[in-house]
Amino acid sequence: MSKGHQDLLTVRGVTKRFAVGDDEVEALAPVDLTIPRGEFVCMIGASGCGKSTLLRIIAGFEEPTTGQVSIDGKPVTGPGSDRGMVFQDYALFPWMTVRQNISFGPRQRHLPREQIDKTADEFVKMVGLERFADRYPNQLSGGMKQRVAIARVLANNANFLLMDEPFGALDALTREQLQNELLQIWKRTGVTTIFVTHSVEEAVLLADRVLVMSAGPGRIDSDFRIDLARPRDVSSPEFNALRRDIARRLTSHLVLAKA
Ligand SMILES: Nc1ncnc2c1ncn2[C@@H]1O[C@H](COP(=O)(O)OP(=O)(O)OP(=O)(O)O)[C@@H](O)[C@H]1O
Repeated sequence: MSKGHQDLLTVRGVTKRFAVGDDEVEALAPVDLTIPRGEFVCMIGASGCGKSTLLRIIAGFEEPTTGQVSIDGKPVTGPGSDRGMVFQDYALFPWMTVRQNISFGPRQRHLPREQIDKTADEFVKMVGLERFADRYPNQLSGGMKQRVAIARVLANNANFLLMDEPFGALDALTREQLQNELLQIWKRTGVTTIFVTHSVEEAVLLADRVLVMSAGPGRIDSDFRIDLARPRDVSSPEFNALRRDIARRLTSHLVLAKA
C-alpha cells in the first residue's frame, strides 16, 4: 500500500479569513497536516488561535478561504456522516430519548428497522447507558450526556470523531472517567480522533500526537509525538517531561503575544 492510502486526512494550505465589519480576521495561516487512520490527535493552544475553526473546516461546517481538506484523497465539500462532531455543550436533541438520539443517524439513512435497533442496542451498551436508554437529556448528568453524544457519532458510522473541548464542562472525577472510557472506545473502534483541549495533562494522557497551535494568525507551531504506553501514569518522569515541554511551548507564545 502506498503511503497516500494510509493517510486518512490531509489538510493542504488551509487558510481562513473572517470578515468582521469592514475588517478581516486572519484566523488561520496556511495549515498543512496529515493524520493517518486511527490516530488520536490532540490540539492545544491559547484562546483564539483557530482550533475550533480548523476543526469546523475539517468537519465541513466551514469552508477554507484557500487550500483544501481531503479524506482518502477526496476533497471535503461539506459535512458528512463519516465525520461526527462532539461539542462541550452536548448538542443533543432534547425531545429525543437517549436511544432515539443515538439511533438518529441510522434512522435518517432509512436503514431497516432491525438494523436500527441492533445499532441502538450496541452503542447504548458501548457507553454503558442501558438503564438510561429511555431517559431524555434533561434527566441525565453531564457525563451521561457526553456519552450519548459520542455514541450518536459512532452509531452513524463515523470514522472521524471531532471533539471540541468535550470534557471542559465536567467535574474532575467525571472527566477522568470519560477520558478512560473514550480511550477504550477509541481502541475498540479504531476511530480517528481529533480532540481540542485546554489541558496539557489531558492532551498527554490521551493523544498519540499533540499539536500545539499559536495565534496571530493561527497555525500549527509544533507537533509532539507521545510514545508512552497506555494506560499512562501521570506521575511518571516521562509523562511530566512531556507535559513540561508542551507547557513551555504554549507559554512561550503567551509571553510573545503580550510583549
Ligand atoms: N464566525 C466568525 N466570525 C468572525 N471571526 C471569527 C469567527 N469564528 C472565529 N473567529 C475568529 O477567528 C479566530 C479563531 O477563533 P477560534 O474559535 O477558531 O479559536 P479557538 O482556538 O478555538 O479559541 P477558543 O479556545 O477560545 O475556543 C478568533 O480571532 C475568532 O475571534
